[in-house]
Amino acid sequence: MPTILGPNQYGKAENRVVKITRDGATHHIKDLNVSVALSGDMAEVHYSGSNANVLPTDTTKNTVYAFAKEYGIDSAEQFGIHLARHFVTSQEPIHRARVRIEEYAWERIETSDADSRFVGADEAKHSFVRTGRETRLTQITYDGERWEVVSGLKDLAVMNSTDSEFWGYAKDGYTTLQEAYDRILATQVSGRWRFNWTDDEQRTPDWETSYEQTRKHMLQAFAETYSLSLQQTLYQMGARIIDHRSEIDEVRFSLPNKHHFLVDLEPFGLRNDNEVYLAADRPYGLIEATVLRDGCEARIPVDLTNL
Ligand SMILES: O=c1[nH]c(=O)c2[nH]c(=O)[nH]c2[nH]1
Repeated sequence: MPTILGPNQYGKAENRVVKITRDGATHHIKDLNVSVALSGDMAEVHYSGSNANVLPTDTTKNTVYAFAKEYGIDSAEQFGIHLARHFVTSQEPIHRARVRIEEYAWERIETSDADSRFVGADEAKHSFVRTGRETRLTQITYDGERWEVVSGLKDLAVMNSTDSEFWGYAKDGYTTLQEAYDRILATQVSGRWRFNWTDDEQRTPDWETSYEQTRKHMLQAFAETYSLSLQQTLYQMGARIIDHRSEIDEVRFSLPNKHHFLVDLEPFGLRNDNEVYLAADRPYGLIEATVLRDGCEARIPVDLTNL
């Protein structure tokens, strides 16, 4: 049976790089997990084992660390763009690079003492605590002509303890769900947003500001939407981002509906006045949708676990 090689890519995954920038005694941290996937003229290594076109994955790893020193890490996006450009433009057989980065947030430890080791009165200059915040994400893809920058986040847990209803839904013989006029709405946001950035237009956003503002608009929309369904809330979250951030054309969310069930306390002679809930972990409703700037194309993959 003749066979041929299908799609393939290779590179070093999960390069953990921590970059300390020393501004005198005040230090700054960037903590990234960088995965590089390269593709191009790689048939021969699969067919015959000739490694002539193969830049070793070990070199890919070394480049990540060397670039952290040589160019610094202003933002995950800028760092990923730099790496992707390097692999595609420096190695003729490499036609496409995809760089995925996760970023973990650290914040300064607050201190009670004011002395020279501290920034201001109460922030340590070189002592940090990893925040319980979400994981920030970015993916940069470059094929020598086109760039695609998709950033986002995962594991951002949010809850509204009121202003959420769910009723008026379709019912059939298997429907048992009671209509809810005041329920908890909770989810763990996984979101991705695609930038309209291209290298030639010199319209490069400040990636750090863009992330903080996008996150802020998303959270404000979650908090401020009186929700009739998680679907409606999702749309508002996406629309708020598109309305406020001109650098973003597409937003996709995957939102697990983290169900909170009122516990029946009647057997104990107690009235549960919307106070005591069982937080169920599974199964969960899974609400997923893309919100687009009018006229733009949906390009973020439907399944966010693939991004
Ligand atoms: O916001 C919701 N959307 C649904 O589609 C749904 N389905 C369900 O059982 N509960 C909910 N809640």
